[in-house]
Amino acid sequence: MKKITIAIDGFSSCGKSTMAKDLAREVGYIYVDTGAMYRCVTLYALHNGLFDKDNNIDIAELEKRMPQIVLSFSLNNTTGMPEACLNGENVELDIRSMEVSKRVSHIAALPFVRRALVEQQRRMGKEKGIVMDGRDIGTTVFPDAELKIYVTANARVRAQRRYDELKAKGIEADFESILHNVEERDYIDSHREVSPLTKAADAIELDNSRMTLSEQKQWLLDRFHEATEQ
Ligand SMILES: Nc1ncnc2c1ncn2[C@@H]1O[C@H](COP(=O)(O)OP(=O)(O)O)[C@@H](O)[C@H]1O
Ligand SMILES: Nc1ccn([C@@H]2O[C@H](COP(=O)(O)OP(=O)(O)O)[C@@H](O)[C@H]2O)c(=O)n1
Repeated sequence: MKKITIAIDGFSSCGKSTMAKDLAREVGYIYVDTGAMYRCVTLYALHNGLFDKDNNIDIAELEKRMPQIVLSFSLNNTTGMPEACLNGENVELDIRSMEVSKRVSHIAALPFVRRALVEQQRRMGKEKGIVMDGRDIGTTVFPDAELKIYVTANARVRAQRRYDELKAKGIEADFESILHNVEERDYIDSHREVSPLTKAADAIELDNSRMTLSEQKQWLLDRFHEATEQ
């Protein structure tokens, strides 16, 4: 069967990566979490003192250092899922912290950061057979993707899902701060100048507020079969 490119975009914490991972596993495609890449650059900036005490970014220094920021994914043999590495170090857990979540949308709005990461993402998807999730995959990274999904869900539902996830991982979490962060990121991501989050004209929209994990998995699998049978 011919391999296609699948782009899954949408708001923060609505289940994009869960759906993308489930589908990739089911159909034997590569899965790429592009949010993890923006989170890694943010973690690098945090670890290297590129934010001042008011959270302003040293943009000139970050731009100079971009070529030194090497992002990769390594396979977790237990889960079978790729985990984010920053300059060779596995940072999968660190990049999910609120410290990173609070700053990532500001980093992701910088044009030189987007240019560098989009280039890497296009390289990763060159052979097709890929499920990539993010904010600009169907609009900018792969505008010709054969299957594009745009996911939404009620903000409180999304914040609750993220809260439950952080708790389960043993990461300190507070529902109101998560809700605030989810809404703030949605706003910044949808209003930035370069590749703002928006539904591609040919994307299929899914509101999964009231869907179970298995219902949304099946829904996506059905869309995949429709797209590959054409
Ligand atoms: N339909 C659903 N019902 C309940 N929880 C869900 C559903 N979809 C995803 N989740 C959970 O919500 C959290 C956020 O999902 P995730 O896939 O990381 O979102 P995104 O990639 O959009 O940020 C995860 O803990 C995931 O297990
Ligand atoms: N393709 C992408 C993916 C993420 N991002 C940025 O990276 C942030 C983190 O993405 P994410 O997918 O990990 O976010 P969650 O919804 O999983 O919390 C987003 O809020 C965006 O600011 C982006 O700008 N473009």
